[in-house]
Amino acid sequence: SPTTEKMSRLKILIANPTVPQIAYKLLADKYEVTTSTSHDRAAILKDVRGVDALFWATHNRIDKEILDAAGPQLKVIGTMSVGYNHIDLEEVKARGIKLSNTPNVLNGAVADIAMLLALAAARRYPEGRQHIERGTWVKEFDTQWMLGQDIAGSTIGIVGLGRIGQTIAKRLQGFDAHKILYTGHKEKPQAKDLGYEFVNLDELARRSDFIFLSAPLTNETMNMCNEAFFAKMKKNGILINISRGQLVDQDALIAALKAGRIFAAGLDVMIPEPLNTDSELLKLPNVVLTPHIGSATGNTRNAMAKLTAENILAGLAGEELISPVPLP
Ligand SMILES: O=C(O)[C@H](O)CO
Repeated sequence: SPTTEKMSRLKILIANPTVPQIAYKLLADKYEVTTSTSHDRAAILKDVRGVDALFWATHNRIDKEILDAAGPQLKVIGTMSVGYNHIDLEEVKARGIKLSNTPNVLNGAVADIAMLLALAAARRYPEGRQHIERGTWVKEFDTQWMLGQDIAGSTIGIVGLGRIGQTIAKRLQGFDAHKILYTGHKEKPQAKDLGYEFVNLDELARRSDFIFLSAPLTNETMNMCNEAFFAKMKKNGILINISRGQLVDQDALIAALKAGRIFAAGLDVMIPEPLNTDSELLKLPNVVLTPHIGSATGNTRNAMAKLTAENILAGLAGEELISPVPLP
């Protein structure tokens, strides 16, 4: 039919050769799909010319340069990530392009990494492992050796009680946390029902034993954990960041950890990524690091790829996106 013929001429670029196969299958069924040879910016700039839809799966910026290289026919962009701070939303909006992200499908995997970091930081995992490796494991039963912190009975502070923040809170309740505080734009009725307390950032810093950062990176959240914030935290306080490194003034965090101002930190995100191998963060025994792998499980990455492809299909068909990014 003429419709099929027209559809089949629309082009899609999958701008990363490592994207799960399911995405290619879904898209190539209806459209002409190219996969870029690499997810380097230079390769994408070449491959993106003339495409109608763009499947994005890198932390490279989507900006005027990329959009210009693609051309005015570009209609839909799907980013295979929940975060979209790497995208110039104003440029996207000005061109009438539809944009989707991948909320919800990664909540569990990211909340799991948050728990891994919280438990490892609270129980001094890097330090304990070092003692084993270095032969400094205290042989006698010293009742005061390697003491950590309990989650049970603790006060939790969640910065950004969105989809991921709520999933973290649920897991912490399973660990018998005593109280859940949260901060954000406004109080959430469903959180009130669960007994979570809405507080401002200062109060959250002062009262929490564990602080989880699960807010997106925006102008408002950039550097929100700075020297003043760490000065307010409890001495036994633990900071967990699964969002974006830029929420934290990393030098101020390092200073607070070194001075024993706070107990520990667990970071899945940091500055820069990849982290410099000579970073101070790697030298501190009270820092747990994972290399931005919050959503890195097979099932979750498949679900993210599928959702991105489905959004692109909806967008190209002129339908509502399943998970649109709100444009400014
Ligand atoms: O935003 C996300 O989904 C993760 O950080 C991976 O990009």
